Formats: sequence, structure tokens, C-alpha cells
Amino acid sequence: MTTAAADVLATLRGRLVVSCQAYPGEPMRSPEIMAAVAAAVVEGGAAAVRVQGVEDVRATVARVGVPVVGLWKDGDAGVYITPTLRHARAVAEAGAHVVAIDATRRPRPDGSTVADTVHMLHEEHGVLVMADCDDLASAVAAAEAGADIVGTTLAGYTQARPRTEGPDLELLREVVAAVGNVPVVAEGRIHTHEHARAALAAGAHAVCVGTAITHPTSLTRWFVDAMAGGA
Ligand SMILES: CC(=O)N[C@H](C=O)[C@@H](O)[C@H](O)[C@H](O)COP(=O)(O)O
Repeated sequence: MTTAAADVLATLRGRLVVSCQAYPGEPMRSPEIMAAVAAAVVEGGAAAVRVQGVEDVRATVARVGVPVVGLWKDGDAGVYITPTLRHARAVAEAGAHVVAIDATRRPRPDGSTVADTVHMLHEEHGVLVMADCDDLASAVAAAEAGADIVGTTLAGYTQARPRTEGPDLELLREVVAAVGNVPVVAEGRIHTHEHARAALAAGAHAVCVGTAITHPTSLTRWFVDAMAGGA
């Protein structure tokens, strides 16, 4: 690992990563807007940002001075987070410091493996790789494949684990215990300050929050629903 890569991991320790994503067809779905959201969360203390789409990565890297975790979501079913070597290359070429990839054990559309992708990203681009996992076995396999960061991103979004109400802290604990010194990022349904603190207490190297910070439609709906329920 290069010094720059080690610095990125050190920067993240105990800190907040904010995922800045708008979904296809949504009002905020534009690289410039997402880069502005990223700049705003950095002003609030985000140690890094996670950004979807090649153009969003490019615009965000140009705008913020913190590490950018880039991914390319292609579709929303099956393996869709940076699913092939082509997608991974494009995200790295757009300037991401860390490339996040689907690291579940499902077959990838181009027949590549997680290990192939990690190897290519390290050798050709010198970037870090975040493995978006869905269970313990995928996390252990990703660590063995050389991933620099293991994330619980996909827990509850595949058949492997039930979707917990908040973060899947049980899985987080198991992964932290199993992957040794590979940093584990807690990600997925971290909606409150308590969730974030619990994730750190469970051994997360860093905590990644998306919806609860950067998705105003969901935030608004949470209030609307709570008011309708008389909460
Ligand atoms: C499952 C999947 O596709 N997760 C995506 C990964 O990049 C994003 O849609 C999430 O917003 C992100 O993981 C952060 O999670 P949350 O928004 O729950 O804080």
C-alpha cells in the first residue's frame, strides 16, 4: 500500500463518511448538485464522501479536498454497484481515491471476481478498494482478496441477511472480529446519532451515512409519516 493510501485509511479512523447520492429521475440528480452537497457535508466535518456515477465522482473530486469513495451503480437489482472491471476502471479514471465495488459472492456480470477487480485497481490505478459486502462470508472473502476496506453496505439488500430496522450491528461485530486489521466501514440504515455511536462501539473504523444526511425526500417523508401517526 502506498503512503497516500495508508493516509486515506488513517484519515477515516473514527470518523464520518457521508454518502451523497440522488437516484435516477430525482430532482437533485445532477453531478454539480451532488458535488455541492458533498462540499456542504465536508464543511460539517465529513472525513470523506461517497459518490455515485462517473460524472459525480469527477465533479466531486474537483470540488472537495477530502477522499472520495466512488462507485457506479448500474441498475438496481442483482450486482449493480460497480459490477464489472469496466465500471471499476471508469470510476478510478474519474479520480476516486477509493473505488467501492459489489463484493457479495454473487457472480459478476462480466465473469470477473472480486480478487480480479482488487488486483486491477491496485496495479493499474493505485487506488484503494472498498468491498461492499452482504454477510460474514463475503466480508472474509473480500479481505482475503485484498480489499482495503470492508463495508457492510449490502447487508439486508440481498438474500444473505434480513433487513434490520437500523444498522446490522450483529454482522458488523462478526465482521470486525473476523477480518483482522482490515478496516471495516459500517454502512446501511445508520439513521441516528445513536446508530453511529453504536457502530463505532462495535468496532467500525468509520461510519458511512447517506439517506439520513443527504436525501431530503426520505427525511421529509419520515417527518410526514411521524406526524400522520401522531408521533
Ligand atoms: C444498498 C445500496 O444500494 N446502498 C447504496 C450504496 O452506495 C446507497 O443507496 C446507500 O444510500 C448508502 O449505502 C448509504 O446507506 P444509507 O442511505 O442507508 O445511510
